[in-house]
Amino acid sequence: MQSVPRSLPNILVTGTPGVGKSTICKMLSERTKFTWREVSKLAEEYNCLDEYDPEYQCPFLNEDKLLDVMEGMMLKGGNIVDYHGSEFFPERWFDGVFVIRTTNTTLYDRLKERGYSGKKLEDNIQCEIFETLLEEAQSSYKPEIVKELQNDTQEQLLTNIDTIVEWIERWKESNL
Ligand SMILES: Nc1ncnc2c1ncn2[C@@H]1O[C@H](COP(=O)(O)OP(=O)(O)O)[C@@H](O)[C@H]1O
Repeated sequence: MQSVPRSLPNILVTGTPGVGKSTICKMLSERTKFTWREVSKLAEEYNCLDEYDPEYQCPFLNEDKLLDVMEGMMLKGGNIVDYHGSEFFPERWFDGVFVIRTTNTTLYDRLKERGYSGKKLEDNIQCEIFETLLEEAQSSYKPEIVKELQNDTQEQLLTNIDTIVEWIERWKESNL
């Protein structure tokens, strides 16, 4: 499909579960009035989940169906998409991709607190150690639009919000 010029950028916030995507997206959407698109919630709401994966204790995502649902939402810009993956979205959807990172110990504590254990906990920690989501973003989008943000502390959280807000302002100025 032909890409349409947008008056506002679309942003993807990605990273391993537990790094702080939802926290960042919620604060960012309140501050910018952009629409927070939680992919997991959209998938549930629009019945884009297939049968249950017993290994990962979550349902399989029907990616094609989800992309059809999201296509219209992305046209006008002003979206903050929140998902622990980036490669199956069309590259043209996003102007900025922010990969949220934490130290392994921080992530371990957060996921334990969330009730993760066993293979699910280990796989997510490995995912962060091996920078899987960072590599996925870097191989799916132009390097100049992919930015890594460290998010272990409250102070970093506030800095990260400011960084993305400033990025949006710069985008708007150069796309008037
Ligand atoms: N910068 C931060 N400093 C401290 N705690 C944080 C920070 N960012 C997120 N958290 C906490 O970490 C947990 C996981 O955050 P969440 O936003 O749900 O992650 P994700 O959406 O990536 O799974 C939550 O309890 C949240 O309050």
